[in-house]
Amino acid sequence: MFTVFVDGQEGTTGLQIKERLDKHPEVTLLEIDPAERKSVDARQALLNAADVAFLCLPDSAAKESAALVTNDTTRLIDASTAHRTDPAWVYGLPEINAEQRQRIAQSRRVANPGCHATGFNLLVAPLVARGLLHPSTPLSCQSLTGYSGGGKAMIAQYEDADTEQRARLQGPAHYGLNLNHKHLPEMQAVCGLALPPVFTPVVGPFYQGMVVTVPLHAAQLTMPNRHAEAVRDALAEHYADSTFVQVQPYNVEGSVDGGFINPQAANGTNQNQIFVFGHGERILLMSRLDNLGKGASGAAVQNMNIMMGLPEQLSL
Ligand SMILES: NC(=O)C1=CN([C@@H]2O[C@H](COP(=O)(O)OP(=O)(O)OC[C@H]3O[C@@H](n4cnc5c(N)ncnc54)[C@H](OP(=O)(O)O)[C@@H]3O)[C@@H](O)[C@H]2O)C=CC1
Ligand SMILES: CC(=O)N[C@@H](CCC(=O)OP(=O)(O)O)C(=O)O
Repeated sequence: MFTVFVDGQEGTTGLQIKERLDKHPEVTLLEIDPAERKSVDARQALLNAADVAFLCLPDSAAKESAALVTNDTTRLIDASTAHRTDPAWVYGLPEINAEQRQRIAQSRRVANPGCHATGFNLLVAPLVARGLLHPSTPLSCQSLTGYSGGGKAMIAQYEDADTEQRARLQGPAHYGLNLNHKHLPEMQAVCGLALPPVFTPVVGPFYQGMVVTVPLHAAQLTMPNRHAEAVRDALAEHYADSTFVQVQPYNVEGSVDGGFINPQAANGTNQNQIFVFGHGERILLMSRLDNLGKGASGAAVQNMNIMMGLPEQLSL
């Protein structure tokens, strides 16, 4: 048994982590009095008492909490953007390769990936690593996500909206139009790309679930005569032993969700499903995941299991 503290236990990610930990056979939860949840002293005491602490906080508070740990035993898993490209932290996406999984297992500081970045990195990183995509290839990416990705503030915007606002929010909406989304640095760093992708996120009027797409022309592959199916097979080989990343058969569009890809179909799971579609020289890569599952809380608990030497699927 080991002790766990969730700093930010009342937030969207914190509550979902807690749900998973409540059924975890090895975990004893250290809970903070909700009235004290922003007290530095109360948090510092629990952060230092716990074997593992999850930081489910805005970036600034996550940095503050990390600095409050004064021992060399507490393992931290940070769900925020604060440390994802910090060299002192390990990026918590074990499926990238066996070395990454080892690094997570041995680290006391793991940065949990962003939800859009998880979908993108699982599609692109293996293709760059295997030499199918050159690191200097300019890429683009679109992501359709549920509104819980924006945390309590965005959930309130959708669910407590007045009539006028509700009318505005009833369809999917592009955002991040400064083209400087906070997940770009981790997408670029993890895939080893010369340029960050042109990334266009879209938020839809549903609570959770997401689909991340990367379009490619065959001419962008290092071997331009390669067919989309070869890309699918390379991803299938890369993830052949993975518990949580499954590559679907090539060109399954007719048989999935009656021809519509449902962004909510992986909800409640820790899965990232990969689809590859192709026609002529046009290729579409797609990840479907739960932004609160493999995109956040599920991935965080998976990382904890790896760090504690437990089967990674425990309580997921
Ligand atoms: N939602 C998602 O899909 C994902 C979120 N993340 C990241 O996880 C982190 C948490 O996000 P999310 O759960 O969505 O956010 P929420 O806004 O839902 O929750 C954040 C929680 O942190 C609390 N909090 C804020 N400041 C402090 C502080 N100084 N000390 C202690 N607690 C504080 C808030 O308190 P209060 O209850 O008073 O508001 C709230 O409970 C963020 O960094 C986010 O970027 C990562 C991946 C996906
Ligand atoms: C709908 C929505 O706003 N989603 C968030 C992503 C949530 C996520 O992955 O979390 P991090 O904030 O930890 O990176 C966004 O695009 O900024």
